[in-house]
Amino acid sequence: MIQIALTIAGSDSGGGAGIQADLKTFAFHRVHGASALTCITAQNTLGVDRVQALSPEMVAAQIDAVVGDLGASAVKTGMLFNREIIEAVTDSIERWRLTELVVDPVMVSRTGARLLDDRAIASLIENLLPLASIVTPNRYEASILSGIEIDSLETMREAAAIIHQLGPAAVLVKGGGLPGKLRGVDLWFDGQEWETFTTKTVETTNTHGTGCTLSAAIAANLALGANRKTAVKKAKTYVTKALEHALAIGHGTGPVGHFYPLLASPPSS
Ligand SMILES: Nc1ncnc2c1ncn2[C@@H]1O[C@H](COP(=O)(O)OP(=O)(O)OP(=O)(O)O)[C@@H](O)[C@H]1O
Ligand SMILES: Cc1ncc(CO)c(N)n1
Repeated sequence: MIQIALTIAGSDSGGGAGIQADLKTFAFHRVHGASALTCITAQNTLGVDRVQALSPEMVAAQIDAVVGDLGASAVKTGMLFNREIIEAVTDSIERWRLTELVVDPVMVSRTGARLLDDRAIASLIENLLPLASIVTPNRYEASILSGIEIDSLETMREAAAIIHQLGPAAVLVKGGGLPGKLRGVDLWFDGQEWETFTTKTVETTNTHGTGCTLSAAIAANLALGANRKTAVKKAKTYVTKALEHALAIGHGTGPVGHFYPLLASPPSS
């Protein structure tokens, strides 16, 4: 039986991050991907030019349509953009009792564009984080959520402990934005166990969408029945492979190669 995963996130017109990255990641994992769009970004490898949010009612209606008919074995949230959308999403998740929830607390793009307004951060912390099975902040997001400047494994640890107190079952602080060897190191804390997930650092500047891809791959593995830690471990292996086959397209930061095994052998006509 095919499993179903739902992503609640924004559209990246350039196809590297957001909903587009999530659906490719779900498909790679042979999970049926459903989506609830929160906003549309006019975006490419150089940055975000414009954002238009959908109404919170429209976001909730998409979640209702998907979950009411198909169900969802796992859910991930990405770019939620404003407080009203976060409240609608939180409400829907509670109403439908969606329990395997990966929250990627997307706040800024790699190129510095704001993807979450300031009023929304308090709502994310108060309403959404307590519902999360796993929250996956990058260095910058972990700093905002914890109030700690992050520049080492020790400070990642301090931040993870503080973020765990905000209510998610587990925290994964990602090292992608850190210098040197820490770039491939993510730190896990679930209130009891600490674990460092380490892969080699991939030398590429084409890293657009790594965070979206990781959280979608975690959700896909959860939908397939993996336990939370195993889902993270498998997702990290996938992101590393996709980074190794990142696409040098566009004039800025290219996307990861979601379908890397297929890139080696184009379809025959
Ligand atoms: N150069 C790299 N080599 C190996 N792993 C990396 C590299 N860059 C990022 N990663 C991994 O990719 C995943 C995503 O982390 P990252 O910190 O880049 O997320 P992010 O900033 O939310 O991404 P984005 O906002 O671009 O989608 C993590 O597992 C991280 O360790
Ligand atoms: C739509 C969207 N979601 C998430 C990110 C973060 O990478 C992005 N750049 N765009």
